[in-house]
Amino acid sequence: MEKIMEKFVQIENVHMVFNTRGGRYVALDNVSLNIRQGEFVSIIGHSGCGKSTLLNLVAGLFAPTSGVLLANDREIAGPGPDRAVVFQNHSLLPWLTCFGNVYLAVERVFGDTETRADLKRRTREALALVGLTHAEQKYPHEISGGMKQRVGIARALSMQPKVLLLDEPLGALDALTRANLQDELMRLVATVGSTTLMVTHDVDEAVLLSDRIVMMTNGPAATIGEILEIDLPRPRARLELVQDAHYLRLRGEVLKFLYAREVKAA
Ligand SMILES: Nc1ncnc2c1ncn2[C@@H]1O[C@H](COP(=O)(O)OP(=O)(O)OP(=O)(O)O)[C@@H](O)[C@H]1O
Repeated sequence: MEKIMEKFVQIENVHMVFNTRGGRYVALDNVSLNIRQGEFVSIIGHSGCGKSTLLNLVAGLFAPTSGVLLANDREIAGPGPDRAVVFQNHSLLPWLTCFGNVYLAVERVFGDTETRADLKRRTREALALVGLTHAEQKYPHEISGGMKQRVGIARALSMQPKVLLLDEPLGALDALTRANLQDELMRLVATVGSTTLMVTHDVDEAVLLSDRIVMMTNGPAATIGEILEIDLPRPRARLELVQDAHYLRLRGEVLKFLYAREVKAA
């Protein structure tokens, strides 16, 4: 059996300074974090603390001002198909069907080495994974917000990324759709076993899905305040957890950090 890498994603002494019109803005100060292969890590913290910045650094969309980031022992020097991102706003191309949107990503990653039949099979499989076979030929404007996010997740998974980066993927959805997609995401991640880093504002979402929750201090110069191990057994069932004393304790720890330790002025 393949050995699980303890440091599949390495973030070492990362500082991020933005040059803004108002001067230098220190967004992140000395952030270090290792993520194990197959681990699900959430980042939580008040608005503006630098969660997306950290995720974008792992995505390779920004380069750190200092420090180093590695994925699978290779320095992250830019975006790559080994790290797929799902954003809060679906970012689907409106002139392509659901099938077309996923196919485009599949073609970019596997187009040089696989036949068109293989690429189509991969596309269909990814859409089936998120339960959207029936909507393959629909355009983004013809489907609901939850379905669009599912296409985004299918597109990300279709690339078989080593690391899945989720930037509040369910943030724009109503509570019920959100709960359904959380359950689906939990199932998908268990099936594909991807290493996942997710930004969220939702404490219950973080506890339900994560192996660890990284809690960030407020900016400027935000850093990791605490890391909470979520040692709830899997598979996890939402309805059972809401009555589980340990779940409630863990949830309380995150709330305490956010609303007692890192109080944010409105
Ligand atoms: N490209 C940029 N140029 C200048 N400043 C930036 C840039 N990107 C982010 N920032 C600043 O860095 C800080 C962190 O932003 P970031 O978007 O990472 O926060 P966040 O925790 O994800 O916020 P939210 O929860 O509201 O999405 C903010 O003060 C933001 O204004």
